[in-house]
Amino acid sequence: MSDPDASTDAEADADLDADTIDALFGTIEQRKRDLPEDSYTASLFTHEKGENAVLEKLGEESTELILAAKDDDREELAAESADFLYHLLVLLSMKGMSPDDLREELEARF
Ligand SMILES: N=c1c2ncn([C@@H]3O[C@H](COP(=O)(O)OP(=O)(O)OP(=O)(O)O)[C@@H](O)[C@H]3O)c2ncn1[C@@H]1O[C@H](COP(=O)(O)O)[C@@H](O)[C@H]1O
Repeated sequence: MSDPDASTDAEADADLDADTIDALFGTIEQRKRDLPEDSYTASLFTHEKGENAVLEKLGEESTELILAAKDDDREELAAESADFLYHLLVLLSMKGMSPDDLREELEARF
């Protein structure tokens, strides 16, 4: 019997239409669970890289996105923001959190 909680790549792709951030987070959770060998995301959840590597990436990506903003380079700013957001989602997953925690925090400020 198949595990109803086990999402596949196909399911994650199908979710892209609904909400890209939630779909990406679902893929990150799947990589955390299954640890496929060829996955960069999975490597972040192992001793190969780990939490310190994610925190280091967040520092690097935030510097790069600031430089892109200072250069008025919108394409680069979008790319660096995406790198930052991806690593932020990995960090939330590592801490047992999800994009819903972010939504709740933002909504509480309205
Ligand atoms: N959105 C991302 C994503 N954004 C950034 N990265 C990776 O983050 C890494 C660090 O980015 P850098 O710009 O610093 O690149 P780098 O200098 O080569 O860094 P290093 O790999 O040397 O540390 C790169 O290897 C990027 O590929 C991502 N890796 C994966 N995803 C998504 O995560 C999901 C799972 O993918 P897998 O990780 O392949 O399973 C898929 O939906 C992917 O699209």
